[in-house]
Amino acid sequence: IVGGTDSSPGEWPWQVSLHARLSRQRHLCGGSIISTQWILTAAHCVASLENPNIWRIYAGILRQSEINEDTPFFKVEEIIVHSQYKYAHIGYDIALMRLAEPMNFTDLQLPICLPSKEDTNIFYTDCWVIGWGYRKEKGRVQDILQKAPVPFMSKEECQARYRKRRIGDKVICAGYDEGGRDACKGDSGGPLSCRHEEVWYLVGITSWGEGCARPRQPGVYTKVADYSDWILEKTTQY
Ligand SMILES: O=C1CSc2cc(C(=O)N[C@@H](Cc3ccccc3)C(=O)NCCc3cc(Cl)ccc3-n3cnnn3)ccc2N1
Repeated sequence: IVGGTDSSPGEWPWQVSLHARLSRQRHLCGGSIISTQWILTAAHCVASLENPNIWRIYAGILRQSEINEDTPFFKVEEIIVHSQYKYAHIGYDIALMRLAEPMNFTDLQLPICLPSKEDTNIFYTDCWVIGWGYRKEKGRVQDILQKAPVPFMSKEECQARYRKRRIGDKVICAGYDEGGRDACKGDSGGPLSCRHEEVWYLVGITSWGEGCARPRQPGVYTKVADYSDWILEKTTQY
């Protein structure tokens, strides 16, 4: 997160850290708890890393330094990537991870509400992007979970900022024309959390941007409300 501040313990209890165990283990992406058994993240985080056994999900942590070989983690049983996903820029940048065991909710690990599909035209005014990602383009993963407020941007304005790209209708743009606050490497997959009438909703999934916090280059987020049916279909046992 560029231009953010330290979060407090329990401030974002739905935020998880997705670690992949390749040559070595490291934080790769954020994710959000949406039920006792399901994590919502970005498809680009897990594409080409769809072997569930390499993933370790850490919940209820504020600092990456809390993680060592003795820290408990959740194993992944199944990874579901949206079938139409190809690249983040194109869209459909959404994936689900089913935990091998359902988690117990505690003060430090709780689910965030999903917006309902009728909520696609609410103009949220209190939105925050969260993550352990870089604080600048050439940076490194941070220890303490960072948070930054980001205002919604209209689709028209966002398309005007990204002339070379087609900004689809299942995405949300958020950021500042003057730049300065944004997601960055390591934040993707995490939540764009918006508070509406005292309830927090998972409005977006951190997806892509041209650089980090550059003027007139807002962050682009998967619009979760447009995937309600998909989430329901994939998470409901038939
Ligand atoms: O220990 C380490 C050091 S190297 C490292 C890199 C990344 C990374 O590139 N993540 C990408 C996505 C990715 C994930 C897995 C594999 C490959 C790529 C990302 O977050 N990308 C964030 C994309 C983004 C989103 C918004 Cl909303 C705004 C601006 C941006 N950025 C534009 N340029 N940088 N960030 C993540 C974790 C890492 N852990």
